[in-house]
Amino acid sequence: MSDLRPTTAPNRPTLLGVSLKLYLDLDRSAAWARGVADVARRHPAVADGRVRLFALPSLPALPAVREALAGTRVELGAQDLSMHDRGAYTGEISGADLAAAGCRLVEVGHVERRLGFGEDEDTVRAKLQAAVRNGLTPVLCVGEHERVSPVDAAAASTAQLASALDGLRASEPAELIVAYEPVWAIGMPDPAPAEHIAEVVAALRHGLDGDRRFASVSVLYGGSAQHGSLSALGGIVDGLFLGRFAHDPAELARIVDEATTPGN
Ligand SMILES: O=C(CO)COP(=O)(O)O
Repeated sequence: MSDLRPTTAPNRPTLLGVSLKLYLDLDRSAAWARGVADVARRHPAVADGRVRLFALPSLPALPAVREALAGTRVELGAQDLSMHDRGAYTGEISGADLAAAGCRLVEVGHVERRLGFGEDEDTVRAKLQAAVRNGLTPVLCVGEHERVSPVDAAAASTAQLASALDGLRASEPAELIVAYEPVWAIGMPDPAPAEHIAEVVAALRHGLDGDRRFASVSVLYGGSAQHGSLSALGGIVDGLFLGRFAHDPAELARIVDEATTPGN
């Protein structure tokens, strides 16, 4: 079992990302964003950059969420993009258009797309390249599907990471956010155990060590992440990738408070 000593640099910001998935309709997405804007304005740690927030609403909610977050430091992103930028691709979403619409980040490779929409490793790789090509920071999701030992989970997750990054050529060193999301822990009452997360995150960091394509790499934990997760993880991760447990802005505010507690 690996120990739980912090592996993040002490002065790095804590990164808290929230995906709304398809849970909230347009009105509720906008109301949520107004609540998050309020948290960002009120909270000194967000204002001074110790906590970095990003929000990934559903696509039709992007304009309203962007408007609600205007003037705050909350970064905007999308949950998916096309591997294509332009052409005869009916229904696809160009990364170039996402960037022009105010997105800074885009999620790639979430298991709900891998399994639910048949996105294989080639698709994930092409989408990651499209993100970087368009100056969007990929939030690359990796994680084992079944509950296996931490060693096997690390092997599965690092293989997904290597496959997604294979062949990537970044003209400018890009930012990369990796979200470790064990599939068996998504949509549950509780996150995966801290020792399990620690071992996989250490392996992911090792896989990214010295990768010159990236100016900065952050590794987040997602999968029923909630208030209490940062304290349990004690600085092992750079932050959390949140779902349901941040769909109430008051809960997100509690997690921001937790992020500024010494030791987290
Ligand atoms: O998949 C997730 C974030 O992308 C996690 O969702 P939940 O926190 O709702 O399990």
